[in-house]
Amino acid sequence: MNYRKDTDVYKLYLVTDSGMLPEGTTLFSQVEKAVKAGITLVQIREKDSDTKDFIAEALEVKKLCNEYKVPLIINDRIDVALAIGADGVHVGQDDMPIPMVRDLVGPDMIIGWSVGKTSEVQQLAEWGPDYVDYIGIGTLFPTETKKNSKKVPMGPQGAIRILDALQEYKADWCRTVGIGGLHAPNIPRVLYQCTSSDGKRALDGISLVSDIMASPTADVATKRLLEFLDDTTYSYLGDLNLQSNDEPTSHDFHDVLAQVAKNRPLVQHVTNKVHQNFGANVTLALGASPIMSEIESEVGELCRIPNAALLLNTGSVAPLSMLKTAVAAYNEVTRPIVFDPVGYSATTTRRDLNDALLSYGQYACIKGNSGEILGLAGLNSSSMKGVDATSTASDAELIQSATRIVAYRYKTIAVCTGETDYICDGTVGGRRFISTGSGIGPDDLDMYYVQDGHIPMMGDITASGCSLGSTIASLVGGLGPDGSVFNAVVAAIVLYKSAGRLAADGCDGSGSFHVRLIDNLYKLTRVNNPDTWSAVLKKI
Ligand SMILES: Cc1nc(C(=O)O)sc1CCOP(=O)(O)O
Ligand SMILES: C=C1C=NC(C(F)(F)F)=NC1=N
Ligand SMILES: [Mg+2]
Repeated sequence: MNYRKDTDVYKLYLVTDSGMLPEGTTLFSQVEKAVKAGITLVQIREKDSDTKDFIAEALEVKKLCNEYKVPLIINDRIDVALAIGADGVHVGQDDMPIPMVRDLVGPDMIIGWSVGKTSEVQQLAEWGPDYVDYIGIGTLFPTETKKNSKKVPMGPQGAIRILDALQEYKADWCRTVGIGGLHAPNIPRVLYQCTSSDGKRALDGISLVSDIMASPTADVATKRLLEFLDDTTYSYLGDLNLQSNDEPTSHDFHDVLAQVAKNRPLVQHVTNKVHQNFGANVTLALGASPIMSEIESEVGELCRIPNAALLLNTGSVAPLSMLKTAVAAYNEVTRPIVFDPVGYSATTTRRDLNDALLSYGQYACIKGNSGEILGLAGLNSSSMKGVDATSTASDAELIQSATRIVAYRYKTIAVCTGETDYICDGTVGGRRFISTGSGIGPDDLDMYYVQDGHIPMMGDITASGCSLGSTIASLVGGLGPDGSVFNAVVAAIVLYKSAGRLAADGCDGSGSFHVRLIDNLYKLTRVNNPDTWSAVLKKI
């Protein structure tokens, strides 16, 4: 049977490991359960077996796979693959070079390659379609399974870079699976975020070891994973509406505020010390209920309070483990998280912290200033190479494309704040994909801006940007079922800028501006007549 041209075998790819078998199971019994439950591809990966045992085991599994018409791949051991008539081989970067492998195994066997760098994609593209048939993109997350792996987890963003490279080098014959630390909590997010920037390619499947091999119920684990793969939406915000079609109106803003007043959302702030007091007062002025808590053990209770929302501002000094726990908790109960990557590219420490959090969670909104958004999009001067740094694009155009890129790559509502605030919705309605993407790229996304003249005083007070985060979290958190997340984010920005304008006109200095900003948020919220708001919303 020649599976080489089969492209739908990569959906759920089991890689075996006999070092983690639960009591009373064998490698064969685990594989048998998984194959019967619908696994689409099997790889025997035995780093420590003697050849004789390896061959005996592989022959037994081959017989099973033949019966269920599931292709069998052998990891690394070309000789064993040939000896047992396997359907393919998988080799890593440090194993036999690909051209040699193809010469040995002939034209009918599948060849898989472990890939973690775009230079490796360039290489496979140069070899052309007769060599590498699929790649394992990894390691996505930390894994205990691959011993002493020197690989730094690349996260969904790393996988996007590999998918983009496949498109760039036109390796359209090459299939892809993600691998490394894949489990129920992160698989939907990986399938949701990992699409190429031209929208034409997504992962063809996922590959895992411990989720099945270490499971006492390998059939149940397999069936659950298949359900995940067959679902087409990632409902990380429960019953909230992720479709942003029409341009939000003042009627929509009125509706958002009415829901805040009715639902009085709890907004948990994990934020920097300077922002805590002001953020709490802004949240109260909006009719929402703030809690400033960084206690890891209570986040599980807080996120379950009705209409809870999390504002994660990484200026906070809370330990990374607490931040990860908070993100996982709010994602688990599908409650919104607003992420403010403070000082994203200012220091390596901050960049690593922000990148880690961004790869561990799904965010309703990512809000930053232009430096942070440009950094996130990889468009800031430090990451721009050579001639690009003096690109002719105006600052506004650069900021808009950065906002689009952040919205697209993180599948979030990206907000870039400044004198003009830019908003771009990259959620594609929560739809997630296998093999082909949404067909939408960053440039196809809607982009809006909000303006209300020059308010220099905004920059003269602490935590004005951070407190826009409090405002967004309050309005999104207050939404009732089917509430529009996009409308709530836009409402927050128009409201906040309008209050800033009123606060600036007539203040005596930054002190009274501070107080007047809260006063005007308080008044505009309670009057709730957005037709009077001065800030202008425009679709670009
Ligand atoms: C076999 C393998 N290859 C990886 C790579 O990054 O190339 S990670 C990995 C182990 C994946 O095991 P688990 O699903 O238990 O995390
Ligand atoms: C190291 C590996 C990386 N990826 C894969 C696969 F997922 F199958 F592509 N298998 C491996 N053995
Ligand atoms: Mg900020």
